[in-house]
Amino acid sequence: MRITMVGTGYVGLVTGTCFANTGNQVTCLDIDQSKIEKLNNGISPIYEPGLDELIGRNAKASRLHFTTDKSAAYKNAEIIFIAVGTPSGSDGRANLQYVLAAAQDIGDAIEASSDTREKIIVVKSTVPVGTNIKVQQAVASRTSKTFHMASNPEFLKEGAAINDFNKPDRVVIGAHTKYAADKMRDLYEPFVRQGNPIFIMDIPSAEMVKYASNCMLATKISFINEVANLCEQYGADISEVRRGMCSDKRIGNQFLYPGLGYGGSCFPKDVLAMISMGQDCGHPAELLESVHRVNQQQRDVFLTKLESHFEGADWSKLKIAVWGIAFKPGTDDVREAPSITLIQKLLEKGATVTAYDPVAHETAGEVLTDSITYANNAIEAINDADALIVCTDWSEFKNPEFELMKDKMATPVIFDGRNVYRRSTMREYGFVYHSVGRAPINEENAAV
Ligand SMILES: NC(=O)c1ccc[n+]([C@@H]2O[C@H](COP(=O)([O-])OP(=O)(O)OC[C@H]3O[C@@H](n4cnc5c(N)ncnc54)[C@H](O)[C@@H]3O)[C@@H](O)[C@H]2O)c1
Ligand SMILES: O=c1ccn([C@@H]2O[C@H](COP(=O)(O)OP(=O)(O)O[C@H]3O[C@H](CO)[C@@H](O)[C@H](O)[C@H]3O)[C@@H](O)[C@H]2O)c(=O)[nH]1
Repeated sequence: MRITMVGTGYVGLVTGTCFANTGNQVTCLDIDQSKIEKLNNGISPIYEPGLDELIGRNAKASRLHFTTDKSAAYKNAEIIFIAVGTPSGSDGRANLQYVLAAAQDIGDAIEASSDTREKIIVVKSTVPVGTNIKVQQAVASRTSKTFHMASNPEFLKEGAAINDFNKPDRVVIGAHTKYAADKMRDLYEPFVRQGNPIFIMDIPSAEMVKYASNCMLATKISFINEVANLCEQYGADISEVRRGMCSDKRIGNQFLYPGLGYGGSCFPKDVLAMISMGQDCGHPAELLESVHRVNQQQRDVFLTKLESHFEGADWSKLKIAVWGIAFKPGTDDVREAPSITLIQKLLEKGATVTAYDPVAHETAGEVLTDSITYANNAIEAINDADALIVCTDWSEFKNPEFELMKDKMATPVIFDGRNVYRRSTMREYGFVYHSVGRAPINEENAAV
């Protein structure tokens, strides 16, 4: 099939490349000239494990193309995917300006094209229920030719995007014509060979599946963070509580790791968008309002631990090391990363911050305008540090040389925002240790 992918970001690039890899002719279109230039020079603009190699292989086989030329991109497309961003507006509502601008471009291209094949316009971006109708209207305002609409929300996770796309738990397709449903089913057939389902449903339901799924996962995270905070107050250990809870199959063990709260480009904005959907129809989403609030507070809860530890200290003399800037391991994405909020607060207090992330220094530099130092490796970052904060649970932070760390640091203090380390190990090596939902190890209880 001939596919055009509009938007070459984390979703569009992975999706387009994986469709090319099953033999389709894919053109990825973006308005960002620098992204397309990089891609045409064989460089991926994002870090995603395995993506560079897959792009290279499919581009070489002339199945995957990158362009900023709209008319060329749309000319012969049978299926046009809209995969542009839908960031939160200032009121929390999903900002649809990029989706609707793309829809108008598509309408113009369909009108100008002499290609008589029927076209399907698929909204892959995460959009509030009712958006497909707005897209349909925006396209129809530019062309009198007929076209089909479909909704096809995406569930991939950054850092595991290729595997998630190639082996999805499910594919969700919203379509109102048999032509669109059949074509979309054919397109996804190679990805559901292991019996994973394709669900074909009405468009509003497909749009809602995406928000409901992300909000459910975000709810689990806020729930476990709330329990973790209570554990600290009552002397329980969230790691033990988690083990005890999660062995109940009805509860399960995924997305119940406590930490600094969820970040990234999806959960925060999608929870806000769902809250707005509730407000707009007069049914406030009270549970989700709490999920959001708990998530925002979680970073402050952690910062309070630092403030208590350094109470009375002169912050301008403190050197703080940060391990991990990306919002999760396996990606260079720092959108809504808890590390960014924490670093900004430390800088406001006057501390000197040295950070290390395996891949996210460049993306962090675009957001953190205040000066921090980026270290070349994890050990360099902690040199002479008064404390280390672990913000992202990258594998390389899991088994560091603790003896060496103690030698390098000015004082052996770790604030572990991801519960990466065992308390017993921290006690063995003599660290002052603060984590999430577990009692701290400090001077008073170090020998217990
Ligand atoms: N990032 C994820 O893991 C993920 C997963 C599932 C769903 N989603 C959803 O997918 C959508 C895209 O997310 P993303 O993270 O890939 O966004 P992104 O910001 O990484 O990429 C969006 C791209 O669209 C381009 N663009 C904007 N307007 C355009 C236009 N008119 N024509 C061509 N290109 C245009 C931008 O230049 C940018 O490169 C969002 O709705 C998001 O919620 C994201
Ligand atoms: O037990 C957990 C699991 C995750 N997180 C945090 O939650 C955030 C999101 O993590 P994850 O879901 O792994 O990453 P995303 O790439 O944002 O993926 C989510 O958002 C995408 C965009 O909508 C969806 O497609 C995916 O299905 C959905 O998992 C990160 O900050 C994680 O650190 C926790 O704090 N505890």
